[in-house]
Amino acid sequence: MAPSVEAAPSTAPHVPAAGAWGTAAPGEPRAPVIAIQGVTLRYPTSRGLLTACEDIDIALRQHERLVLLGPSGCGKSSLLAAVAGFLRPAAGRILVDGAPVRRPGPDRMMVFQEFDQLLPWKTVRANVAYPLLLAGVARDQATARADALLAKVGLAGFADAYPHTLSGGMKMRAAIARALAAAPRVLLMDEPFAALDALTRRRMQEELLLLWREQPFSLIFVTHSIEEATLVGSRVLVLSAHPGRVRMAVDVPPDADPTVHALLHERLRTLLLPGVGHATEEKLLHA
Ligand SMILES: Nc1ncnc2c1ncn2[C@@H]1O[C@H](COP(=O)(O)OP(=O)(O)OP(=O)(O)O)[C@@H](O)[C@H]1O
Repeated sequence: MAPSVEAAPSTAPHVPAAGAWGTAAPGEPRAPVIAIQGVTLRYPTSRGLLTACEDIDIALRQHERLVLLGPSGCGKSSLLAAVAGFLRPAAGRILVDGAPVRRPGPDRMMVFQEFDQLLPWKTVRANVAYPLLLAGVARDQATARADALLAKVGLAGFADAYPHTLSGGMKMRAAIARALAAAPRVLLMDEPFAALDALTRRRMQEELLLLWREQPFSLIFVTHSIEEATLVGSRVLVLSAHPGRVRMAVDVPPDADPTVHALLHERLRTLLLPGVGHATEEKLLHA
């Protein structure tokens, strides 16, 4: 459970210990890393307030890979934006390690679908080192860490290249390296692989899991793809259609074989069918 006393905002630069991606320091609360409590998100529009999602409760545990899956417009991206600090909840609150989110911070790094999320006038190495320099890390340390990250994502030979010379998959690898360089408490990924061709997408999913296995981090990952959800996630939250509410959580066993994945896909597909109500969910829960 989240602490009831609100701690100071967690926006201070979080300078990572080498190799520590999103791990809690000794004495830090172990769980949840992110607590989304009774959150409703609304946008002002010309026709009044539009509710993107409603009364959302999510607790992200340390090193969990949480996938948000739901129909278009159910508020998945809005939820990520709120966790990142770009959008203030109309109701409820979002805590990082018990401290309320008030603004964006390096403890919550975001990776988007767009290929052009790197700074085009900086080399790949400078892009990856940039958040560390912003956090006050010395240049030589930041460069060393950037190089280590680039090696991990297979871009060691492209550190001096400029983003426009990279393929879509390479740009995505660089964006992931940049996000992980700052050792965020949570990595937020908004359909990161949706614009890639099928083969590259599959490779990127595997590579993300390899990175996680090598050095676990806490992840919230948004996708439309059921297959991607069970491959990437350790837990899949299914949201209902607009305005989104959490419909069900499905755990993915770490050692799930193709048969288990196929069963999970079937269950998730049923849950995502329009018009599936709570009675059906109850049946599915007890199936
Ligand atoms: N800046 C905005 N102003 C007004 N309405 C918005 C804004 N951003 C999103 N919305 C609306 O909020 C709702 C949720 O949008 P959001 O993008 O969060 O959903 P989503 O589940 O991520 O959708 P998709 O899967 O299609 O990306 C939608 O009805 C959308 O039109």
